[in-house]
Amino acid sequence: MGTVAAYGLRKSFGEVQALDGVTLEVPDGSFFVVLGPSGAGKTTTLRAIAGLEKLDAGSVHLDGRDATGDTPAARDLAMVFQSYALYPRRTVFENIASPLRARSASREEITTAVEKVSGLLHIERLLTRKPAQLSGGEMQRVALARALVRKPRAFLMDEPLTNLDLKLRVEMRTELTRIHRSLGETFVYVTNDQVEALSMADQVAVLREGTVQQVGTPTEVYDRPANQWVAAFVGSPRISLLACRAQGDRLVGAEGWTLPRPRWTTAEEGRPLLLGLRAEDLSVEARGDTALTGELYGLEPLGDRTVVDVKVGKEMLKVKARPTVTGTPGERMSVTVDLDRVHLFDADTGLALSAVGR
Ligand SMILES: Nc1ncnc2c1ncn2[C@@H]1O[C@H](COP(=O)(O)OP(=O)(O)OP(=O)(O)O)[C@@H](O)[C@H]1O
Repeated sequence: MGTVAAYGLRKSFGEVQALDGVTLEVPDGSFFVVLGPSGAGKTTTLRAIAGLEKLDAGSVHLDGRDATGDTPAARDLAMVFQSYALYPRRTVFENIASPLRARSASREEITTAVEKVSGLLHIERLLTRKPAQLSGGEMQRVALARALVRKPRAFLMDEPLTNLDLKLRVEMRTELTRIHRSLGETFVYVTNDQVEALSMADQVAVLREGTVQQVGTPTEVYDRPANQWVAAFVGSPRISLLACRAQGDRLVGAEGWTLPRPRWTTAEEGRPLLLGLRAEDLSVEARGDTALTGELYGLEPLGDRTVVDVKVGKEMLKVKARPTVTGTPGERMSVTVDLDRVHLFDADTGLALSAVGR
């Protein structure tokens, strides 16, 4: 078993309210990602679960049992940090074996376990080397192997891929997903990188200023963000948000545009709203009456696609377009909106409008 739950975690450091009532329930065997910007309270949450942080309020339950008063060791959780913290004078084998040696495992037990985990991480050929003879990616694998070698209740990982270069990070994302699948253990993984979160997680908890904004599958968080902040934080390029109001069967923009009102909209007439449009749900090819007109502001070629910035009045739309798109800044441009994919938020509360039957 490896369920991890935190209820109403509160922690302040002087003036800073790092955690303001964080509740998370991590199912056994899941890859659970805590995603949030710098300072959101991710590390503090993880440290609180591990028993390394004294809480002002709240409780931590492991396998359904209240473990709030337990020492870190008694919680039986393995932590993996962004710094590798390997023993420089020991070989890779000895580094990986260290948690087992600390528990006085037999030599045979140690050899079997180290061989198994190094096979899983493809580092068999590194076992006799010292950390100084390893690349950053190899060191990360060794640190991971050291955490995986014993069978803790769950793994807590704090941005373990941050120090790797982009290519290695992408590789390790795939590796971690594979390792998780083959082990079937519980991973609680902290990151500020939404691509990591969306690509690896079974469940994502989005954290902001010590509060959980939304918990859901990557698809839920991306396609049905609970509020305007989550919509803007998750997704690249950033979602475009346009001020508007519902009027009869139309949405009327503050910048003078109008669009058919999506059928599912529950907003009361005239209430200030924000229309959320993701770049991939917009197109620079004009079709029908679902278009917004603006002027081309700039093109951002990204190789496989180009992001087109279109200014509608004072507001900016970001549109994902084919790499062959061309245009001169200042020229008029029509942007087609996929009305089935738009998001609407209450402009005052920031909350997503309920989308019954969507
Ligand atoms: N030991 C500490 N003393 C004082 N303030 C702290 C301490 N630890 C964390 N904080 C503050 O608490 C808030 C949350 O910090 P935390 O490290 O949990 O955020 P984070 O989401 O992990 O950020 P990052 O992605 O930058 O690591 C921040 O404002 C941070 O400055």
